[in-house]
Amino acid sequence: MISDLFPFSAINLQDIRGNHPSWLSYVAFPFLSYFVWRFWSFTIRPTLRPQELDYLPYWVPFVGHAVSFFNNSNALYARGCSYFGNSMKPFILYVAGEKLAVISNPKHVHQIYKDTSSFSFDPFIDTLYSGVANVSSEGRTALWRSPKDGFKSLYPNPKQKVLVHTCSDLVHKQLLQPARLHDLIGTVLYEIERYTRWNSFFPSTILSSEGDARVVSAYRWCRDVLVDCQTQAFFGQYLRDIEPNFTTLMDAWDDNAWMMTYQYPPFLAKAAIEPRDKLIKALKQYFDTPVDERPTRSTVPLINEVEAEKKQGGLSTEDIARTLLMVLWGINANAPMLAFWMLGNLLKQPEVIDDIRKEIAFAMESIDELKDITGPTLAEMSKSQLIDKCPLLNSAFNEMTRVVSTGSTILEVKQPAVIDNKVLAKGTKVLMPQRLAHMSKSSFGDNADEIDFYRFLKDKSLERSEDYRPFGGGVTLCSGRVVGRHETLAFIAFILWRYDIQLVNEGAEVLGVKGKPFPRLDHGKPSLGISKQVEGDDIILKIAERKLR
Ligand code: HEM
Repeated sequence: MISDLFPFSAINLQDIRGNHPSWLSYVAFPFLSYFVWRFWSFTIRPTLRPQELDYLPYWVPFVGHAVSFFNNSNALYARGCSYFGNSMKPFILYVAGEKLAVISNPKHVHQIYKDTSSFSFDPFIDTLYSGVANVSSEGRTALWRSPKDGFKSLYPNPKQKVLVHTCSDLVHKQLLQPARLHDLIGTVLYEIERYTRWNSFFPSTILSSEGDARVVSAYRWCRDVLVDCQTQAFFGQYLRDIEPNFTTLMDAWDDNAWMMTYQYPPFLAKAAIEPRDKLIKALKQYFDTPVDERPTRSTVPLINEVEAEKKQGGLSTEDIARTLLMVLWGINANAPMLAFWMLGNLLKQPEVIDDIRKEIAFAMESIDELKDITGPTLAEMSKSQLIDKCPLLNSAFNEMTRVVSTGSTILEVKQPAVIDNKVLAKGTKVLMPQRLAHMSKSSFGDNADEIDFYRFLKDKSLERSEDYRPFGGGVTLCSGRVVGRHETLAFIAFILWRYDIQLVNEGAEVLGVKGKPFPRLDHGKPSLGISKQVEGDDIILKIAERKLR
């Protein structure tokens, strides 16, 4: 019966004598139902005691399912917002049968970040380890054991933390404790300084060369230098010796990892599984070699400490390799992409590059004059000059993070919590996307959708805006935000200082390499923060050494 399919529609309207109503009722009934629903949902219900959050009319779950076809939080969010006119009200979507509360109002986001007893990131760490890294079930049990289950940390553990959390404390110690952070910055910058020299380019960066000119892929330049230098800083040369293609494998994994997060069957996810398994093999070989027998070691203690803590917690070297790949993926994902977008967009505004070159001249000339370049000197120079005395460079960094951040914080409700007078039920997943907040005209002005590299220079308070959160917040606030800024700024400063760089635009050809259209942000895949470009997009550059004197 057609009326069974449409139980609430006008088709069901028959009076008790079986007479069909007039045509007017067919038109009036849906309208009437709509207004009753609106009156109930938006006028009466909000005045009652907090209800479970559910703002959407009955047809939205169907749309939600259809939209989930795109499998993309940004697309979902954009559609949700177009429905609500971006009302800043939380709303629920159903994605693959799961409830997802989308939160955009900065006040609600702030409230959720602070409420660590109601919202947890742990279910996602677990999903990452099980569904993406494929950690063994014994390994997963070990990762979530607390002292009362028999876990004994190598460090004092008064809060009775589980192994996952004692390891993330070690990450925070490395990335936030001033002395350790200074060492790390020095180690990474030492590598970046070296690998941005003309004679030290990674071969994979160069597409063509002749005489004094080279044509390079901007994407590979940023990736090769920043991923390699950071991995090198954490693991030392030995990992590079085991797997010389570590950077390209990491890139292939990063490009295709979404196949794992969307739980594609293995035969469809080969492009992700193959690089992942090669990386795990290399990491396993690294951890299978006793620390004292590794020919070269890392200069920062983080990896050795996490390795020892995980061994102590009962993890096999294979599971240590699997979990550390996830850490390495997270810490390498954002700085190279940020450098890529920053370089490409700066090249479209050469007058900004001129201003930046003037600003960095003192720091760069001082480094050029050094007889012996060391990590600590570079860390000091970066702090006192690039960070403290180059406001335009920093404004450009902030503006770029504002415009190209497409990540979302995703948490799970541990215990019912009230947001905007609505109850979020236990188990609901909460999604807080960055991009819409970053495009807010009320916070960033009418030209919020344009790139203005001077924006954060003109208004210093923007960096503290509630709508500006390129590093997430709460328990997942990026602990690499300081080192990330140092390494991105140093990379950009070195290459702008050392090279004349020209965009090879679409339609042009230099040294046999064709230019490409400017890359597009990839809204179709999940993002760990800074957006990737649509696969295959790139910025082709012609470079030559600058004549400085
Ligand atoms: C410079 C560009 C960077 C940006 C824009 C960035 C952005 C982010 C964002 C948005 C998150 C939070 C994700 C969420 O809420 O779920 C995050 C988390 C994290 N990031 Fe970054 N990140 C950057 C660089 C780095 C670097 C260089 C490192 C390490 C060397 C790093 C280490 C981490 C870690 C460990 C987390 C997990 C949260 C924590 O426990 O600290 N990030 N990052």
